[in-house]
Amino acid sequence: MTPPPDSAAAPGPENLLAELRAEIDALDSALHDLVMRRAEVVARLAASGIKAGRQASPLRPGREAMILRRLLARHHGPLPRLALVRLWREILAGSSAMQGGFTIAVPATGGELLRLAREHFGSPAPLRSVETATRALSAVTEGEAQLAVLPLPEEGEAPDLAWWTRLEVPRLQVVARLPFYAPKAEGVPEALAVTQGRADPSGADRTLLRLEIADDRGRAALSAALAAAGLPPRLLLLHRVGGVVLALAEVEGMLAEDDPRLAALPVARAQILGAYAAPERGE
Ligand SMILES: O=C(O)C(=O)C[C@]1(C(=O)O)C=C[C@@H](O)C=C1
Repeated sequence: MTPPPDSAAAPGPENLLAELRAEIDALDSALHDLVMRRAEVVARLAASGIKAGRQASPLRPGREAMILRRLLARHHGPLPRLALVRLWREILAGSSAMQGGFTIAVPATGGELLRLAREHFGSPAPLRSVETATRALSAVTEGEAQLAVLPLPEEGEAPDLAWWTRLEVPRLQVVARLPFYAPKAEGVPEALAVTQGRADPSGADRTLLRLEIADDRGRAALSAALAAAGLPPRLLLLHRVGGVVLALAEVEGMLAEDDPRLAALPVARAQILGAYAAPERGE
């Protein structure tokens, strides 16, 4: 007696597993082909010499942010967005390594910094652990490292930890805020990356300003003055040491040195410490 067509078509659990795995294998091959093709295009870009001599490293954080934002915007389905970002971070790290790569100096003082650097810049990037943030910055100045990953400044930090107060701009500049993507908005450990040269624009950027305050009227007054000049701060830290008052402000956009809003600020001096792609937060 011939079985009914339905039961003949229904695969047993073993068959189903084999079938799904065969489908996964075929997709892995297709993905791998595309990843290899992508690397060939990056190799052509590198061989063209078009980027030579423009920056200390092949890293273009603004371009990377644009790539990730575009993919996050079209992403759907069950794969977590974090997994998508991690995949591409490794691809981008591989592309940078193909172009000579870069060494990253990370101070041993911040426990999360090594992890943040590894997750953002991927497995191929050599990480060099150094004693302090100051040492990490001098490693970049002296060309021993092309990038320093440093703690995001905090209100009330000790003067020796406040590396941003001593950052030698415009030679060194902040070019990235890590992590670029995090599924939650609150309680995410963060870091800043510093290099020689400036970041390329990503289309949605923020600028870090160091302000020397001659007339210290407190944080609320400074925040209001920034807002009145058209630069409402997203982050504002005050650092008072030995009669000198410095402020660190993060504002929207990628500002140029001659931005008239900087000249309008009631401060003794306003300096750009760098700019970076606005990080993406939330599922
Ligand atoms: O667009 C570039 O400049 C590249 O080098 C390519 C690429 C990429 O793989 O897409 C690699 C590294 C850069 O940080 C940005 C992008």
